[in-house]
Amino acid sequence: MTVLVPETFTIISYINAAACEAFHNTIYQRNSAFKWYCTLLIDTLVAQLKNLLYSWVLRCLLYFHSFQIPKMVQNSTNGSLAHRVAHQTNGTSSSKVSGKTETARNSNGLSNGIHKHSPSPSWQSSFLATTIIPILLMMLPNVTLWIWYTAVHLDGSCMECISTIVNSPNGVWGFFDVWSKVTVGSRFSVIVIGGYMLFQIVLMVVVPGKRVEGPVTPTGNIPVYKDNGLYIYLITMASFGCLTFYMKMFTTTSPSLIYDNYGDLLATINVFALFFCLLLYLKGVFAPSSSDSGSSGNPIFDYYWGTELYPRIFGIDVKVFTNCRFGCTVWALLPCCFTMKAYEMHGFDASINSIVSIIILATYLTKFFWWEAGYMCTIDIILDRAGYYICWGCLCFIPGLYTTFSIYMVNHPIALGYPMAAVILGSGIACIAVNYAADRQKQIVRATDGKVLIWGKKPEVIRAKYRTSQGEEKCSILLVSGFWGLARHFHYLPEIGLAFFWTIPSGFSHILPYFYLTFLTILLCHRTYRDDIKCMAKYGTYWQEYREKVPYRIIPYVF
Ligand SMILES: NC(=O)C1=CN([C@@H]2O[C@H](COP(=O)(O)OP(=O)(O)OC[C@H]3O[C@@H](n4cnc5c(N)ncnc54)[C@H](OP(=O)(O)O)[C@@H]3O)[C@@H](O)[C@H]2O)C=CC1
Ligand SMILES: CC(C)CCC[C@@H](C)[C@H]1CC[C@H]2C3=CC=C4C[C@@H](O)CC[C@]4(C)[C@H]3CC[C@]12C
Repeated sequence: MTVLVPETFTIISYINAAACEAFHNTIYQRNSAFKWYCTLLIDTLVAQLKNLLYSWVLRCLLYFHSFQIPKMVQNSTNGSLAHRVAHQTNGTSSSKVSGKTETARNSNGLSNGIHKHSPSPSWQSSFLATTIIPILLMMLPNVTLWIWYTAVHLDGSCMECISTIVNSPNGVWGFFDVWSKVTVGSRFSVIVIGGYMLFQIVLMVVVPGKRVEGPVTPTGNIPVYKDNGLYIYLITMASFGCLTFYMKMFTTTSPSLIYDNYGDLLATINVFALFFCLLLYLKGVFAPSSSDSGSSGNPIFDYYWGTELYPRIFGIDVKVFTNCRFGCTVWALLPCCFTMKAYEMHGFDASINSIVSIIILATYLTKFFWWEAGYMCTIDIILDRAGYYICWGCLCFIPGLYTTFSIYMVNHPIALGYPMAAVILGSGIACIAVNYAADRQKQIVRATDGKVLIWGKKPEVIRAKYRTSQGEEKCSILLVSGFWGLARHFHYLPEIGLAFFWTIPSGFSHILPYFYLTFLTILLCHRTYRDDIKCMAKYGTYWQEYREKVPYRIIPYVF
C-alpha cells in the first residue's frame, strides 16, 4: 500500500497536464483572440488544481502515516526495524498492531513475520487501502498499453488518447478497447519474451559472482545472492550488439522489429506477469521458500503486495530476476531498439536526440549494476514483498512507462545539433556522477568506520545504536557531512536531474515522454517519507538527532 500517495499524485498531475495540453492544442494555438483569456483561464485552473493537489497530498500523507508505521513493524524485514515495538524470543515474533498482539508461527517454529490484519476500523484494515486501491492499480496494464498506442499510433497526444477512450462505442469499457489492438501470445512475442527470460535465467546460473549476504530478515534468515549483475548486464548488451550486427549484415531485419511488434510484446508480458503474480501468491501461501511469508487474509491485498519476501523458484531468486535481470536490462535494451527504429526512419542527424538519451540511460544502468549489491539492502528488497507491486512493476511498468521518452522519440525526431547534444549529455552524466558519489560516500564511510575524508575533511557522523530482532545490539554510522549533510536524500535530486536530461531531447510538444519523470519525482518524494519512518523505527533518537542536524528531505532550504 506504500504507493498510494504517488499514485494519487500521478493521476492528478496527468489530468492536470492533459487538460493543459488540450487547451494548448485546441484553443490557445488556433485562435489568438482568445490568447489573453486562455492564459487567465489556465492560470486559474492551474492554481485550483494545485490547491486540490496539495489538499490531496496532505490527506494521503496523514492517512498513509497512520497506516504505515504499524505496517512497517509487522512487515519489517531488515531484522532491526521493529525492536522498539516488537519482541522476538526463541523464534516467536509478536508485534503490537492496532492495540492487539498477534503472533504467527510456521512449521519450523519461527514467526512468519506476517500477521493477520486487525479487524479494527483503522486505515490499515480499511477496505479502501487493502482492496479498492490495489484493484485500481491493477488497471495499470491497460495504462501501459494505452501509452504504447498513444506514442505509436496517436502521435504522442494524450488528448487523442482520451478522446479515443471517451468516444468508444463501448462506453466506460472503452478503456479496455486497447486489448483489441494487440495480439496476446503472438508467436513473435512468445519467442522473444520466452527466449529472453531463458537467456537471463541461464546467465543467472552460469555467470560467476561474489557471494553477498543480504540483511537479516525478521525471522532470522540471511538471503544470499550472487553478485554477477554487472557481468550479466555487459554480456547482455554485448550479445545485443552482436545480434544487431548479425541481423544488419545477414538478414533484412533489425532489432527495430521490437518497435514494430511492441504492442503485442507489451500485451503478452502483461498477461504473463499477471499470471506469474498469481503463481507467486499461491506459492507464498502453500509452498513458501522461507519463513518470511504468509497471508494477510485478504486475497486481493496479498496478490497486490505479495505473500513472500524472498521467493525462490528452482533456486532462482524471483526479485533479483524481475527487478534486476529482466526489469533493468530491458530498460536499457528497449530504448536501443527504439533508437534503431528512429535511425532507420530518419537517419543519424534527426535521431541524435534518441542517441543522447540512450547514452545517458546506459551509463546510469551501468552504474546501477556496478552497485547492485547495495540495491539488495534497499526497501525494494528488504521491505517490499514479491507481488503485483514490485514484480508486475518490474516486468511491465519498467518496459511500459520507464521507456516512454524513447518510444515517443521514434516519431518525434529532433536534430539537436552537436553543441546542444553535448550540453545535455554532459549534464546527464554529471547528474549520474553526483548520484553515484552520494551513494558511495555513505558506503565508504561505513566501510572505513568513518576513517575517511569527505570533501577533504574528517566527516561528522552519528554512531547510531539499534537492536536486531534477535535482541542483539548493533551500531551503524549515519553520515552528517558531504551530500548527506545537505539533505537527507540529496541524491534524489541528481536522480531526477538525470531523468530530466534523458527526457528533454524529446522536446516540449507533448507530455507523454515526461510521464516517467513525473512518476519518478512522486515516487522519490514519497520514498523520503517511507525511509524516514523506516529509519525512525530502526534508530529512534539517533535518527531524530540526524533529522535535527539535517532538516531537509531532498532540496536544502526548500523541501
Ligand atoms: N529510478 C528509480 O525508479 C529509482 C531510483 N532510486 C535510486 O536508487 C538508489 C538507492 O535509493 P534508495 O533505495 O531510496 O535508498 P537510499 O540510497 O536513500 O538509502 C536509504 C538508506 O540509507 C541509510 N541511510 C540513511 N541516511 C543515512 C546517512 N546519513 N548515512 C548513512 N546511511 C544512511 C538508511 O539505511 P540503513 O538501514 O542501512 O541505515 C536508509 O534506509 C539511489 O541512487 C536512488 O536515487 C531509488 C528509487 C527509485
Ligand atoms: C506497480 C507500480 C504502481 C509501481 C512499480 C514501481 C517499481 C517498478 C519501481 C519502484 C522502485 C523502483 C526502483 C528503485 C530503485 C532502483 C535503483 C536504480 O538505481 C535503478 C532503478 C531501480 C531498480 C528502480 C526500478 C523500478 C522500481 C522497482
